[in-house]
Amino acid sequence: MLAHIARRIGHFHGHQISSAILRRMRASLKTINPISLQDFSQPNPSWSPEMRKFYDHYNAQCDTDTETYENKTGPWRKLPSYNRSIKHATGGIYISKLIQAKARLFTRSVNEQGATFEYVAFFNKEEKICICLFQPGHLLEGAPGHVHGGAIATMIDTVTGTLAGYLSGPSVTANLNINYRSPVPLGSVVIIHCALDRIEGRKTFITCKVTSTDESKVYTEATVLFVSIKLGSLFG
Ligand SMILES: CCCCCCCCCC(=O)SCCNC(=O)CCNC(=O)[C@H](O)C(C)(C)COP(=O)(O)OP(=O)(O)OC[C@H]1O[C@@H](n2cnc3c(N)ncnc32)[C@H](O)[C@@H]1OP(=O)(O)O
Repeated sequence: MLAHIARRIGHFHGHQISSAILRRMRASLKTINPISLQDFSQPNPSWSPEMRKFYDHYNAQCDTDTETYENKTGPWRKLPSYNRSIKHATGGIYISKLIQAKARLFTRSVNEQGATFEYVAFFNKEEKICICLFQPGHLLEGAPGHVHGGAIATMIDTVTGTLAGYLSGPSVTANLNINYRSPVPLGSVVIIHCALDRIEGRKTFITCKVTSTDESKVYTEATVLFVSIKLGSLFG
């Protein structure tokens, strides 16, 4: 596991990062805390049978075994989900002592399993697409019994942002345009489908659709623009 992390140092989703940030990350290797490597997108008891069924479906088509890290053949890669966004840049290494120690990724800020954002994302590099299985919990209520539009926007931003990161390196959301077509019931399982539309210089345009698991119902559609940045610019 640690060898896997060490290989990733120096890159953000495969993109080179600046030497100053790199120095701080390498220094942080000395403070690796295995507990901080927890991947929050692993199955847990709050997942419904439907969530688990679709997880197993995509996991079986992954290029790497998520438990042993052995190579398999398959078009998908299961993406880990940490509770600090900076950990994605380091492959999970603990550097939160250096940057805003109490900060938590919004979607992973509630510890109670099943209460808020239960999700797992898979990336298909060849097709430049990402899908996410999302089971919204009871603390995400907007309209009675249904998911708050802001929570849906959060997940769209998160998954499209993850895809943009893998395709274009460190990026921030510049424009997020959403059409809510049908309310999403709390506790249901939906699939968030994201695809690259085009890349123009620093701009990465992603399209997104939220559907039922059988894809017969479209809940939400979105287009999102990400603009590439130098990772160091976020640290002043
Ligand atoms: C990995 C773990 C999972 C986490 C994923 C989470 C993803 C979440 C991502 C976020 O939520 S980020 C937080 C929300 N976003 C921000 O806070 C961004 C705030 N805005 C900025 O920082 C700047 O405005 C920005 C970097 C987007 C652009 O500023 P710049 O000065 O670097 O660039 P510039 O203004 O020159 O724009 C570059 C290009 O983008 C275009 N552009 C910028 N903003 C735009 C906009 N809003 N709409 C359309 N086009 C836009 C701009 O026209 C230009 O196009 P051209 O290259 O063709 O000339």
